[in-house]
Amino acid sequence: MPVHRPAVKRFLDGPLLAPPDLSMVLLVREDDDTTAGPMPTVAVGEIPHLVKELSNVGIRSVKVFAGSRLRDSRASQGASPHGLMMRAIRAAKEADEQIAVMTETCLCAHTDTGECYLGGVAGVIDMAATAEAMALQAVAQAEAGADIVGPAAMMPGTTSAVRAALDDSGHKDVAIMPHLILDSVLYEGYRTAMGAAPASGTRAFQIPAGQSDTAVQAGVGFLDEGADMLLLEPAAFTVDTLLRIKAQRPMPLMPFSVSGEYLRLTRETDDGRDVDPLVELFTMLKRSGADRIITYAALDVARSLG
Ligand SMILES: NCc1[nH]cc(CCC(=O)O)c1CC(=O)O
Ligand SMILES: [Zn+2]
Repeated sequence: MPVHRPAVKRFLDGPLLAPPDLSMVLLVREDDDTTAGPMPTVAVGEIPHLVKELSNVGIRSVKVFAGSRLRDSRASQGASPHGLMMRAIRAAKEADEQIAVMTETCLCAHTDTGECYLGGVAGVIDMAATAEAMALQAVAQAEAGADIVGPAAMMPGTTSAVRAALDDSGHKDVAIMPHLILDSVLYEGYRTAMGAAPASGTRAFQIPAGQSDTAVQAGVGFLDEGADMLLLEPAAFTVDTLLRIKAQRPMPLMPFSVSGEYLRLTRETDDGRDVDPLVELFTMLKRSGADRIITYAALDVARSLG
């Protein structure tokens, strides 16, 4: 087939990637927080303007991360109705009721250890208390207006606990998208930005990169617990897992292009941010069957697709 002819090439190529494919990551900070970190952050007060900008370019969703100033052994501030996460959700929804607000539901930005679970560094992991704390957080997020909550501790039992708590509190229509996380060096920028580095040095429940069956099994396990869709991270290194889960269980699958991908595959130029390598990555993800893509560069990518 003479596909090298420019007109034929252009005809067959078509735009595979479009703004509605993208969800914009928001790392939310308090309005008076001026600390400079490795990742772009957004102050709560800036959310309404940003959400309108996102809507204007055709982006239909945000994925919100927010930590607590006060951290303790129970991650108690994570479920506060006045917490940063809940204020961020309300700000996004007030700016545009139509925007799908997805949250991270986890303990690491609320515990004094930076661990995703309760129980302390040397102590035994308290799975029941962790599931309970995450369920409380999910309900608080739903009350604030979240559409999709995202258990991210990679702990079995947390998705079913979140589902039960949402159902019992009148939030049957709030969806759950657990994070399916492979161990990676690419989370460093995020952990620094959020002050959520684990005191133990590792994330006990994340899956070692060499274990392909374990990754598939964990994802299917979350679906069996009642997940409506799955987030896979890092986006670039979980494509095999995505393909295998998709073949087994056709559910919406969303790669999350994490901080390290953003930091290493984009760069600042004289006229804005060059995100071309991410456009290539996301195009490959769409070819591979990704339903949506969650990225810190959603706005820049949408604009570059212009
Ligand atoms: N709590 C799990 C979680 N939520 C977000 C990220 C990383 C996101 C990124 O790097 O952009 C992680 C992984 C981790 O901290 O180990
Ligand atoms: Zn966590």
